[in-house]
Order: sequence, then C-alpha cells, then structure tokens
Amino acid sequence: MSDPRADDVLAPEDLHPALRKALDRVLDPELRRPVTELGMIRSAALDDAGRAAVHVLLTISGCPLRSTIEHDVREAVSTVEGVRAVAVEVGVMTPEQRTALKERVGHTRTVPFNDPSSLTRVHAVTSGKGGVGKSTVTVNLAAALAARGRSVGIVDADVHGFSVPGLLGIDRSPTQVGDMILPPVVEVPETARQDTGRAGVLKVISIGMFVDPDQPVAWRGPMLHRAVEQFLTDVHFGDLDHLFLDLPPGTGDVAISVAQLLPTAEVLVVSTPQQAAVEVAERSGALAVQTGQTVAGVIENMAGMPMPDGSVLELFGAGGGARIAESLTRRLGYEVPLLGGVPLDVALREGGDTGRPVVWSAPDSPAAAALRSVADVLGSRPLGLAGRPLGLGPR
Ligand SMILES: Nc1ncnc2c1ncn2[C@@H]1O[C@H](COP(=O)(O)OP(=O)(O)OP(=O)(O)O)[C@@H](O)[C@H]1O
Repeated sequence: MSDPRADDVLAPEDLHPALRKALDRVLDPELRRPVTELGMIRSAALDDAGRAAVHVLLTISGCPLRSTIEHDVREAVSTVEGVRAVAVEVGVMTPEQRTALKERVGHTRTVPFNDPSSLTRVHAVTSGKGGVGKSTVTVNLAAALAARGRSVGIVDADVHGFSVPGLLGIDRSPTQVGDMILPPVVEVPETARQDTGRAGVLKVISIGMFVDPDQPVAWRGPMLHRAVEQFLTDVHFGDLDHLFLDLPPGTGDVAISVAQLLPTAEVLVVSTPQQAAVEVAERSGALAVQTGQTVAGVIENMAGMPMPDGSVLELFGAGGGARIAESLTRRLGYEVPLLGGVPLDVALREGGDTGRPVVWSAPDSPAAAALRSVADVLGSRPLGLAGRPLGLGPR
C-alpha cells in the first residue's frame, strides 16, 4: 500500500480490517464518538511480524487528552489477535480535516436546543437570593440523571459567581477546534452508575474555564448576552437528554438573555424556606410571565435537618417552598409543583467542597435521596410542548 499524503485520512474501510474493528471501539473522550468515524486515524497497518503501526490525528496541537487517546488506541490495538507490538504515532489535523470533523459531528453555529426536532429538555435553574444552594442543586440533579445513564450538559451561566467547575472538581480547559468548543466531560464513577444499560455522561461549560480565576468578571449586559449566546452556539454538546443552566441569582441580564435565547427552557426555582428568600424567589419565577417560559417547579433547599435524637432542626424555617409553589400557581395560571425539599446536610456541603456530587459519593444521605427523587421526576416527565411549533401548518 502506498504511503498516504500528509493531509490524507484513510476512510475506515482502507484501514487494516482487524485494527479498524478494534479502533471502532475507541471513543474520543470529548466527542464520545469512535475515532475512526471522526477521521482521527490517518493509517493503521499490521505487518507479518505482528507489528501494528497506528497514526492518530488529534484535533489540535497540545490537545489536553493526548495521553488518554494514545493510551486507549494502544490498548485497543494490542487486543487484536497476532499483534505483538504497537507503535502509535501522533499528529495534528490540518484545518481542512478539522472542518471535515465539524461537519461530521454536525456542528452548526445555531442554538441546537431550539430546533423543533430537539429532544433535549432544557432546565433553567434560578433563585431569588444568592447562596441558597442553586449551583449545588443544579450539579447534583445533573449528576443524578447522568448516573441513570442520561447524557447531560451544564452551562454555568452564573457569570459573576461561577462555581460549577469547583463543585465537579474540573480543572481542565475546554478544547477549541476552530469556532467549535468541546466541553470537558466528567465521567460518572463506576460505583455511582445505575444499571440502565446506558453510560451516562456529564459535559460542563463555565465562564470560569476562560477567565483568570483571580480576576473578577466585570462584564455588563451586552457582553453577558454574548457569552451566554456563545455557550449555546459554539459549544458542541452533541446529543443531550438534559441541559441545565445555572443562572445567576435574581432577574438580571443573564436570566433575560437565557429567556430570549432558549424560550422553551423550563424554569426551576430554588429557595430556602426562609420568608425573605421566598419573596425574592417568587419574583424570579414570576419573570416567566414576561418571558413566556414555563416554570416547571420549585425546589426547597436547606430544609429541616434530621437530628440524631429524631427531632428536625428547621434552621431557615419551614414551608417556604410550598408557599412559592402556591403563589406561582396563582400568578402563572397553571400548576407549579413543589418538586421536593432538600434538607441541610453536611454530606452535601462536603461533596461540594471536594468536587464530588453527593448523589454519587453518598447517594443514601438525606440530601442525596431528596435530590435523586427530584431528578427522577425531571427524568420521567415527557418533553414539554410549551413554545414548540406543533407542525400542524400547511405542508
Ligand atoms: N442542603 C444543604 N446543606 C448543607 N449545605 C448546603 C446545602 N445546599 C447548599 N449548601 C452549601 O451552601 C453554600 C452555597 O451553595 P451554592 O454555591 O450552591 O449556592 P448558590 O445559590 O448557587 O449561590 P450563588 O448563586 O450566590 O453562587 C455552599 O457552600 C454549599 O455547599
């Protein structure tokens, strides 16, 4: 076989058949598609002495996942019968090859979640006040759904107070392939995976991955809008079952931008039971009247903590979540349910501090159990038709 030109990628059928079969099982860690399908294998040959030679093309030079890809390729090829030694050469795609890859994965600079055919449920998580646990709740709901085998994305749109990367222990930057941004992927630990026959995945993007962590983000309206828009158009999440947006507290610019950019997002309101938090949380939910979004429910966080003597410590009072749900039901004219109450729980706080969501690390703790039951509700609801064209017009 003649040597391929430097910018050639062999079609999968031109690769050595047994090596190709093995390489079909190697997934790109970010795109979660076989490297053979993505044009990442330039050549794969096996000689009579059992020496396999594979030439891998990375999307960009300095790809942070180079060693993972190299390792996975080597491991897959070494399982092929007759292979005695494996040599992996690593190169970088040409701009044309990168363009072909973007076309292959179907990356377009539009908001894919607005497409009428999109099956992704979009949840915009809001709160009135800061510090009520909105980000903690978002991350754990997303992690619980990923553990059930769902593909889940999180956009940390809390631009001034981003905290999602820390809550998930992510210290990696996204990979940028031209104008396509590939979000870091967090694997669900084996111990947390539920036996659903599907491997769940969690993909995360945050402004915290692009700015100097020591510098405050001093952005105003138009820049905030552009940042959120870019997260939705340039970040390639692939097919998602659920997308969570962690909004900043209150009814500011970002909440309004998200409403404009994702009119079909369902709003989840997080509040503590405390009266002062309840009033502002109602206002956040009621923004939906103006933006036309649907409020899917209320989650009460920092609810009563069970004590060793069997009593319950209601540090922030009780009943606030139910009051918000009733008030929003009246104002919005449809039922806004209270989806659950998450107790104050040291395990939940510790999970956030160590970057391991409590629904994975201590799934039977009181807070994790409550969060998993809210995730069950979100995961079992049919996709809402609010704001979606019903396709009943003339053809
Ligand atoms: N149910 C809970 N029990 C114990 N600690 C909690 C609980 N919920 C949240 N926390 C802790 O409270 C703190 C604030 O939570 P978090 O950062 O999620 O709030 P937030 O509403 O997203 O804040 P902001 O929007 O202001 O960034 C964190 O230290 C978190 O670990």
